[in-house]
Amino acid sequence: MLLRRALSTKVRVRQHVNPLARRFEAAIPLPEWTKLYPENASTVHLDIGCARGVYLMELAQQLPQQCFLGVEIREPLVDEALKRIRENNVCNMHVLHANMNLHIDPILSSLTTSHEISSVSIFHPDPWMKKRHLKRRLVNPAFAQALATHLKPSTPVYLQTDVLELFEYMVEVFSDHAHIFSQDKTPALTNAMGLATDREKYVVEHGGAIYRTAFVAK
Ligand SMILES: C[S@@+](CC[C@H](N)C(=O)[O-])C[C@H]1O[C@@H](n2cnc3c(N)ncnc32)[C@H](O)[C@@H]1O
Repeated sequence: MLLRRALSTKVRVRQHVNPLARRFEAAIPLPEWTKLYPENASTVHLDIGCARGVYLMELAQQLPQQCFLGVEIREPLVDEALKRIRENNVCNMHVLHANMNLHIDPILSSLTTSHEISSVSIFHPDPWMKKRHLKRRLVNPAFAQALATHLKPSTPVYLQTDVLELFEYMVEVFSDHAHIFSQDKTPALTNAMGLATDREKYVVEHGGAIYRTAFVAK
């Protein structure tokens, strides 16, 4: 009993963190991208809110010609992902500890000086359902605006969630930016990256529905 409690304490990571908390306001150190990725790499797929990055690493292993950047606000998960990347000698993927509501501009400005963002995924962002918490949602008008600034025309942004209300909200936010994003109305029946995320696997196993769409930068 005591052992079980000790183990569960050791691996426990906070489920949700408030991205508006003051501790996330500090500037973050930015990596030297050209040193992170193979020399000949020119494009990067960006996955925002990658958690432990398990599915992202599987993708990186399946697609060695493509580079991947996961961004995650919870530091212990980033440490875990980086350890796994090192242990598996994966050289086309990196995970950055950052708050994409605050750090999106410096990160993408610096990344796009050396690499083009080929696609973006936002899979199962935290739903923040209480009215007073809506402002904590990752996807919001300022985020959509900032993201568009750094994407070349035709870059797809894949959205996916198991929360219908959040799905409708994200579609509304991107649709409200019709001058910079257009919705790809092709029915998206499976994960756009071809591999289920960790949250997606859990939802499907429990009989839940997944809502997906894509917006394309103009
Ligand atoms: C529900 S999990 C989904 C993880 C993964 N995308 C999946 O589908 O399995 C959402 C993740 O987004 C992260 N997150 C939430 N707000 C964020 C922010 N502002 N910047 C970066 N990551 C964030 C959370 O810490 C969490 O790990």
